[in-house]
Amino acid sequence: MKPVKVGVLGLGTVGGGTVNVLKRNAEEIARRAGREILVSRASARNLTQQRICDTQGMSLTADPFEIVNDPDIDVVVELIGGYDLAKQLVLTAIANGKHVVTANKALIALHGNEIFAEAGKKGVMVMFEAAVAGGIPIIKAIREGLSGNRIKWLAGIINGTGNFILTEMRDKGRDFADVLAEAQALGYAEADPTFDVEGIDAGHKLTILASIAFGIPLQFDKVFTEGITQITRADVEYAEELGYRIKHLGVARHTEQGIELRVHPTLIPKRRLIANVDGVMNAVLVCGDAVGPTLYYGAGAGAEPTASAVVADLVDVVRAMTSDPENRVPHLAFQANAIVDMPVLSADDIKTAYYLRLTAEDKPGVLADVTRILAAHQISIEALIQKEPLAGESSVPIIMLTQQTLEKEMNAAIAEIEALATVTGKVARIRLETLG
Ligand SMILES: NC(=O)C1=CN([C@@H]2O[C@H](COP(=O)(O)OP(=O)(O)OC[C@H]3O[C@@H](n4cnc5c(N)ncnc54)[C@H](O)[C@@H]3O)[C@@H](O)[C@H]2O)C=CC1
Ligand SMILES: N[C@@H](CC=O)C(=O)O
Ligand code: NA
Repeated sequence: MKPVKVGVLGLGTVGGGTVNVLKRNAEEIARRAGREILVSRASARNLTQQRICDTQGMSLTADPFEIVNDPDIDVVVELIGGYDLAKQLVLTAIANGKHVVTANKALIALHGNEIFAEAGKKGVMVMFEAAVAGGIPIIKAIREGLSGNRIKWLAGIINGTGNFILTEMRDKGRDFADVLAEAQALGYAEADPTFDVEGIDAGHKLTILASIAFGIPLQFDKVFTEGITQITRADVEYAEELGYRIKHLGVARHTEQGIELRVHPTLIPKRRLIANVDGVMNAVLVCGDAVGPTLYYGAGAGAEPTASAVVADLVDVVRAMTSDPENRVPHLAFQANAIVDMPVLSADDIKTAYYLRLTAEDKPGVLADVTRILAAHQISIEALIQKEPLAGESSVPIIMLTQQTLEKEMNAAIAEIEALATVTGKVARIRLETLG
């Protein structure tokens, strides 16, 4: 049988890794797919640049449209990143009847509804396993492995760069900027690393996970997003003292009131497996009504772990390309005509427990004022630590864990606490999940 001809757009970290894995494992991959998978063309912005892969045997072009319009190409692999150009290229490939594999979560989270609709009309597949949690086959697990369940909730460490930064800061006391620079050099970070550290990348991935878990449209604009830039060393240490780790988590939960979609730093009990997922590793907990909690772990970024997912998608495409499009696994796990637009809760209506840290004057009555405000907002305190004042200072750090409360009650209470004359500066707040 003739080889399947693949055109790769972008030969950076993931593009280079994909070419390397396809070449190195060509025989094994062909045994699985039933046909040889050949990268016959690739596009790169700079044709003479040194890269991590060997481009022998491929025809290179600086114009990616040549590839998506080439009748000889069966599958387009989009690894350029970004929204606009990537969207044009993917839609053109689809219009030309080509299947698409992409690692681009920004593209899928923002334009996936339109892309899948177009793909449906043309009967082609758009695969995106590499877009969430890198090498972990989490899309496949939820879309196929858990298809007998009603998914109740999922929670994941879904940004490798962010987890790498938090781990290095905690274990080695390294500076934020220094670790971020290393993550960029290792090829983990997005082209714009604010996507990693401000939670935008995790928000894109959560959008995709929630859609395939609950059968809702992709709606990135509804995700509550907070990054890791405000986490201090002191918070990491106090959390440890209380038996918790701080992880950047994406959480999607199906509640009676609506769907929760949120990405933020989170205290997790140290005894949970997911609290011990360090470095560039990712992990996703998915709880189904039949199966209960399940956990998926693996490298969330990097050339070959991500290539592993891209190549697995290519194998799936090759296996299914001659099948009836109606009988393929639906893009968003639910049949396209069965996607239901359920309400997504606003940040104000989300209920979580909290870690609070404030700095107050070391005087009688201050703590009573703080606890009175919390009680007035029906917020119960679960644990409280008052530290000794630092040498030469009259104020003390107070750390509290609260029981679950509505975000709007917590916002109001924090505003009142910050207005107390005896409290200095802002109250630091980090959400807490027991994930039990
Ligand atoms: N790096 C990682 O660990 C992971 C990345 N991803 C996603 O994979 C995609 C690619 O990311 P990386 O490989 O890390 O980025 P990268 O920056 O290493 O590679 C992108 C490549 O595309 C090329 N490119 C840009 N514009 C082009 C154009 N007009 N024509 C041809 N080539 C062009 C760039 O020159 C660059 O070589 C992104 O969507 C990213 O979010 C997904 C999972 C993990
Ligand atoms: N920048 C991303 C890359 C993988 O999706 C990350 O760090 O997780
Ligand atoms: Na994946």
